[in-house]
Amino acid sequence: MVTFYGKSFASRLLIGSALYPSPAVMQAAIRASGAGIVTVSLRREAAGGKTGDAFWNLIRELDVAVLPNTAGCRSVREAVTTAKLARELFGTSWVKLEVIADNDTLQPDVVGLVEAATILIKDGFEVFPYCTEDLSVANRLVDAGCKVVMPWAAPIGSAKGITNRDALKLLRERLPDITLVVDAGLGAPSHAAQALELGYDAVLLNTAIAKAADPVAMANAFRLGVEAGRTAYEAGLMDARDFASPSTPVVGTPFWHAVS
Ligand SMILES: CC(=O)[C@@H](O)[C@H](O)COP(=O)(O)O
Repeated sequence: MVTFYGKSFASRLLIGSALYPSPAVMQAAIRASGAGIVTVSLRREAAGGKTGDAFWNLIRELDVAVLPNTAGCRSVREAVTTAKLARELFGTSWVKLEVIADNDTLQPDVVGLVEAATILIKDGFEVFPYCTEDLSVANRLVDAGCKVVMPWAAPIGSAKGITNRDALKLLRERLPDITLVVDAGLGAPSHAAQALELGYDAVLLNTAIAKAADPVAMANAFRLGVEAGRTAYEAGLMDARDFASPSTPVVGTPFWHAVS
């Protein structure tokens, strides 16, 4: 089980609700992923009248926790306003906080992010901040009151996978009590498995499933990848080493210790 702000979930996969070829495929893919948390853009939900209502009904039918996000917000003010609207609309104090700095890379504005998180937490929000893998930024977010921190693997929608493994590893080591989620840029189930193998509590992804040739099958593959990564982490991965060590003994027993 993984816990977010006191609520426990069996699945360690959080999934996005955008870019699917059809509403039916979106529902089937989310179900196949096993995710218990779905992130929803306020802009899409509020996009207008019947479209917004129909989309919201589809999400409701899934019986999952909703994590509204501030996707597309480019300033602290815009993100805070969007979070407040989302709280009204979705009836939750959870918010996935995005403050975007750059149109090409969709890189988070980490200064604005800390500022917006501080404002929202003081107002009673439980914030899931989308950030870079920088330790000092993560520390600032924790100091502001974030119990969850979500560093990127790579830019949103890039499918590159984990580009700075050492920095993500350091975050895990330095923030043992924080729920850490790798969010954005994952392209394959093996990328998700790597995040879980590093000890990350969960992953959040959207594009790699929604844009797959078969999103439902890919959602299932990511579910398995996440389960494999977590199982490996709990099993205790051996450390990599710079020298060879024969795995087949030439003499003696095939076991690592002698049987008396
Ligand atoms: C849905 C959502 O919140 C995205 O902004 C998220 O960051 C996932 O990124 P990918 O689409 O790269 O998986």
